[in-house]
Amino acid sequence: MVVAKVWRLARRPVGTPRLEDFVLEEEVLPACGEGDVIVEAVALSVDPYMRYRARLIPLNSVMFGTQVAKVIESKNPKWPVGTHLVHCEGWRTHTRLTTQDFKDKPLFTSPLPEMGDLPKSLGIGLLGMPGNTAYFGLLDLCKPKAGDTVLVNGAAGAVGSAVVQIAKIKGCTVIAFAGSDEKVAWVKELGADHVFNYKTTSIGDALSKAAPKGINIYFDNVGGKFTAEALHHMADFGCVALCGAISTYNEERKEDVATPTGAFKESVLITKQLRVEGFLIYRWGNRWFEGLNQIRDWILQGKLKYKETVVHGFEKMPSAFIGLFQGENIGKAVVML
Ligand SMILES: NC(=O)C1=CN([C@@H]2O[C@H](COP(=O)(O)OP(=O)(O)OC[C@H]3O[C@@H](n4cnc5c(N)ncnc54)[C@H](OP(=O)(O)O)[C@@H]3O)[C@@H](O)[C@H]2O)C=CC1
Ligand SMILES: CCCCCC(=O)/C=C/[C@@H]1[C@@H](C/C=C\CCCC(=O)O)[C@@H](O)C[C@H]1O
Repeated sequence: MVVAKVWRLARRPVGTPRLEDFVLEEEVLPACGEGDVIVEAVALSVDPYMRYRARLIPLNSVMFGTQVAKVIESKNPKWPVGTHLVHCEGWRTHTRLTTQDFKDKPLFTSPLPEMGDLPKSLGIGLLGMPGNTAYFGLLDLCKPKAGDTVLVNGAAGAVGSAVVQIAKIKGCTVIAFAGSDEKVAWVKELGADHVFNYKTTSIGDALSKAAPKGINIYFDNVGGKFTAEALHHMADFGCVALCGAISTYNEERKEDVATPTGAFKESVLITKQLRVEGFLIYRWGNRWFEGLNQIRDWILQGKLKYKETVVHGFEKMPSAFIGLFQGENIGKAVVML
């Protein structure tokens, strides 16, 4: 019999999530039936979108999320004991996956890419959903050309740090923003041309100096006031890729009402004839391993670097998650068991 530890959403977070919004419980897993496996978590992801999901999932359900896990019991010849996979059954130490799970969620219940000597935790980071978010969000949606000026915020994070580097691989000039001097130093090491601490720098002044001819591509991870300012610095016919808006996730607002920060100014969008496109990475589910294979090649060629902010212990899931909103992570935030 396998007993899983799970984190459930005990209360709807109000503003920034708090530890008391989550409760740790145990769950006895049913034995494997034909085609089932039981997996043990190796590395669990905490991601900003979980704050958005916490508004939607039923109270007391297990928090949504992805993890790298190892098969410890198997009645499925495709998944023998000892193999590793990525699944999206959330904040739990052990999970029983059925053949239906593998059928229903092919994108988020998939084999761990061949890692070689790379850490398996990359399967929830650069060699997983965040990495592909940067890859497809920048290359497919924005189609950068050599010489383009690319603006990226959240630039020391899992997605942002990959966008910085992929934009440099494509010959772009990169303007990056992050929330501490330590992060600024790292993003400079990644090759960004202009890097600013948005907490101590006027965004408008920085962009006027760094992009006097305007920004061709804005890869937005933050939204809100940052975006309200950044739009004024776009070059005509520029592209805005709305990846995320983490500055707004903790705002309390009535559903379907614009956030108080009100990022979008139609007059600017129209007069600059901007293309603004929101996206979710599972748009590219049918090309998942195209992105991951290219990213792995770039890592092995030394063209893509990564950092992980690792905390140890399943009991740390809520604090690691909350830390995202305090900027505690550099690179991908990971909880290792
Ligand atoms: N569209 C899609 O399919 C996907 C979208 N996303 C989105 O991409 C963005 C980045 O995600 P991810 O890389 O996983 O997270 P990160 O690894 O970047 O971690 C979050 C970071 O956001 C920054 N941040 C937190 N609060 C604020 C704030 N109020 N204002 C500005 N910056 C803030 C912090 O860095 P700092 O110190 O710089 O403030 C923090 O470290 C998120 O908006 C996320 O929702 C992610 C995956 C898929
Ligand atoms: C306003 C929320 C923006 C979230 C951006 C982001 O980080 C998306 C991440 C997705 C995530 C799906 C989460 C929310 C999408 C809303 C629709 C839904 O499916 O509930 C997860 O599936 C991995 C990333 O693709």
